[in-house]
Amino acid sequence: MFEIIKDQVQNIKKIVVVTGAGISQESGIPTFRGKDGLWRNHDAMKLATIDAFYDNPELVWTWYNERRANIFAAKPNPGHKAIAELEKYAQVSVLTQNIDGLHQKAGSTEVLELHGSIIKIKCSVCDYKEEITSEFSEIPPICKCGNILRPDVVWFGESLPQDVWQKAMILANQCDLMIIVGTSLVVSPANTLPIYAKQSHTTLIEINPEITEMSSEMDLVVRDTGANSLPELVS
Ligand SMILES: CC(C)NC(=O)[C@H](Cc1c[nH]c2ccccc12)NC(=O)[C@H](CCCC/N=C(/NCCC(=O)O)S[C@H]1O[C@H](COP(=O)(O)OP(=O)(O)OC[C@H]2O[C@@H](n3cnc4c(N)ncnc43)[C@H](O)[C@@H]2O)[C@@H](O)[C@H]1O)NC(=O)OCc1ccccc1
Ligand SMILES: [Zn+2]
Repeated sequence: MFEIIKDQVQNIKKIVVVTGAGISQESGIPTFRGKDGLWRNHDAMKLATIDAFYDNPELVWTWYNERRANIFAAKPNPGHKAIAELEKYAQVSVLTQNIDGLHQKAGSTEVLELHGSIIKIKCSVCDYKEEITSEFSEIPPICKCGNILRPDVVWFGESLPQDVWQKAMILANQCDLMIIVGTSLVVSPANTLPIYAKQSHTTLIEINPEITEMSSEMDLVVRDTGANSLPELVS
C-alpha cells in the first residue's frame, strides 16, 4: 500500500501527520460529520462558538463535560499507536485538530493541538488557566475573578493560538512527507496545511474512507480507516 514511501524511505527525515476527528473515531469518539455531528439535536459546529457559550453556558458546559467523560474513557487505537511508532524512523510532528489528547496517550512526543485541549480550562476574562483533574460541582464553574470559566479550546470565529499556528505552518513547509488522516479538510486554517507542504514539493498521502476537499491534490490516497492502514506503515 505504501510503496510510494518505501522507495524513498532513506531520504524521509521529517514527517508531519495532520489529523482530525476520524483518527479517534475507532476509539469511540464521534466525528463532526453527519449524524455524529449532532448532540441532543444541536449542530456541533453551532455549539462550538462563543455566542452559544454566552447564550447558554450551562448547555455548552454540559456538552463538553459529556465529551470529556467519553474522552477520559477512550483508549488510543492502532492508528494513534502507529503514528507514535513512526518516531523510530524519522522526526514526527503531529498537527491535530482533535482536543482529545489521544496522540499523547499513544506516545507521540511532538503534538501541536491546533484547536486546544478538552482537559484544559481558562477564564473567559482574566488569564487564569488550569488542567482539569476532577468533575465540576457547579456549572458553569466560576473563576476567582468572578467571571465564568470555559474549556481551553478554539471556537469557530476565534483565532488559533498564534505560537502553535506559526510553528505548524513552518513544520508543514519543511517536512519531507505529510500524512493527512481522518479529516474532511473543511475547517480553516487547518485545511491550508497541505498547501504549505505542496509548496515545498512534499509527498502528500491521504488516509480516509471517504473523499475530502483536497483528495485531488494527493500523491497517494488510501481509502481505508486509520486503524486498518497506518500499522502497515511501521510493519
Ligand atoms: C465550518 C468552516 C467553514 N468554518 C471555518 O473554517 C472557520 C472560518 C470560517 C468562518 N466562516 C467561513 C466560511 C467559509 C470558510 C471559512 C469560514 N474557521 C474558524 O472559525 C477558525 C477556528 C476553527 C476551529 C474551531 N474549533 C474546532 N474544534 C475545537 C472545539 C471542539 O472540538 O469542540 S473545529 C472542529 O471541527 C473540525 C471537524 O473537522 P474534522 O476533524 O475533519 O472532522 P469531520 O467530522 O469533519 O471529518 C471526519 C473525517 O474523518 C473521516 N473518517 C471517519 N472515520 C474514520 C476512520 N476510522 N479513519 C480515518 N478517517 C475517518 C471521515 O470520512 C471525514 O472525512 C475539526 O477541526 C475540529 O477541531 N478560526 C478562524 O478562522 O480564526 C480567524 C478568524 C477569526 C475571527 C473571524 C474570522 C476568522
Ligand atoms: Zn478570571
